[in-house]
Amino acid sequence: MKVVIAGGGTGGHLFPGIALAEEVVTRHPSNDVLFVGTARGIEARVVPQSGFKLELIDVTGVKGRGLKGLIGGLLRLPAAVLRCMTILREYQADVVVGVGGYASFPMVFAGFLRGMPTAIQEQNALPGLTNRLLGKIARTVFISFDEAARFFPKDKVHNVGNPIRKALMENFLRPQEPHERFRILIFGGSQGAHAINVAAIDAARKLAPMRDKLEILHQTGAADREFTRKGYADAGVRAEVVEFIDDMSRAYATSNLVICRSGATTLSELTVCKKAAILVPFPYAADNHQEVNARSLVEKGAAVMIRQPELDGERLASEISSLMEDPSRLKKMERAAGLLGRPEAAKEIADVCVNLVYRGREQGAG
Ligand SMILES: CC(=O)N[C@H]1[C@@H](OP(=O)(O)OP(=O)(O)OC[C@H]2O[C@@H](n3ccc(=O)[nH]c3=O)[C@H](O)[C@@H]2O)O[C@H](CO)[C@@H](O)[C@@H]1O
Repeated sequence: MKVVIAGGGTGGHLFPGIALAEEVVTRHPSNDVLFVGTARGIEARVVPQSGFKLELIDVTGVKGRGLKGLIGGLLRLPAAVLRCMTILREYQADVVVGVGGYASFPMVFAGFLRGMPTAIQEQNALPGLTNRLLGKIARTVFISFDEAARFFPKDKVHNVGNPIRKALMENFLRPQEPHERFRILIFGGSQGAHAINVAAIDAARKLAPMRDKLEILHQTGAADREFTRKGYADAGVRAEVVEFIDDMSRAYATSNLVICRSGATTLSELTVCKKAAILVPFPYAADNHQEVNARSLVEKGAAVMIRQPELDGERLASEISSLMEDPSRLKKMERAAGLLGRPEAAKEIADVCVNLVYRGREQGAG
């Protein structure tokens, strides 16, 4: 089976695609995956690093870019669709899966025009406009939250959860490594979060009396690394500060508490890795979907939410210290998170793709 996985831009769209690709290629030596993305997206770096093939297409977003951006984006679209049709023909793809992000639209549309099996994978509780549109033409829609089902035709929807990368799945099987200090993993989605960085440093100053019991791994994104590193050094709190964490498996495995945004892929990882979390939804995400995502964990007792307007060092430090001092509450949150985990998502999506391909071949033969 030859699978085209289209989309990316940010980690939240790309990493479920990588997880699906890992599942597809381990199933049979003749299986193959081709990623299609854009040069500006995270896929340009991560896909080759992960050992998969990548084709780049020229396409941009149309939403929130002003009139000029809208016209430019729309004008690029026909050429992008034609290019995608050529890629599908030359690669002899059997199925297209769109994971969201700019390349997803022209590729799923091209698959539809070629009459091939197509699917989209929506990570969020509230789907974006592009996936709502693609849901009308794709043969199958994979979702991860019940709330997303109402946006798509009922007979196409499979709620299987977000696929999680293999390294993280292995982490799920691995017992927590014992360590002396309370370890906090702080990250702001795939790009870092300034508001979290600022609040974390302020919280570190307030937590200084507990500094001997504390250890932090903090991903800042490109802009804030130096300022965050200095903030921890001034507060005297032990912290490893990095722009991006390549080994998220280790980062989760070695943490007692996670502080992060509530991007859908992150939340799926927290639940599969059974991690207690303090979630700070990104308030400017389309339709405030990160808060909707976060609520699904908070309502089940798996996480605490701090909305960004209420986020400051004081509040963050108080949530951290209350969790540090209450291991049984932390355990309960971990268990609640674990109950929400969907470790089979990649397998289930691959199964459905196999069915789509065989059904397509039978129809072609019949
Ligand atoms: C601002 C915005 O609209 N963000 C969206 C974007 O977020 P974003 O791309 O930030 O996505 P997520 O938080 O869902 O996922 C981040 C991914 O990056 C990985 N990671 C993160 C940091 C790091 O240093 N290393 C690393 O590998 C995480 O393990 C995870 O796999 O896509 C998500 C999935 O559609 C949406 O839910 C988010 O709302």
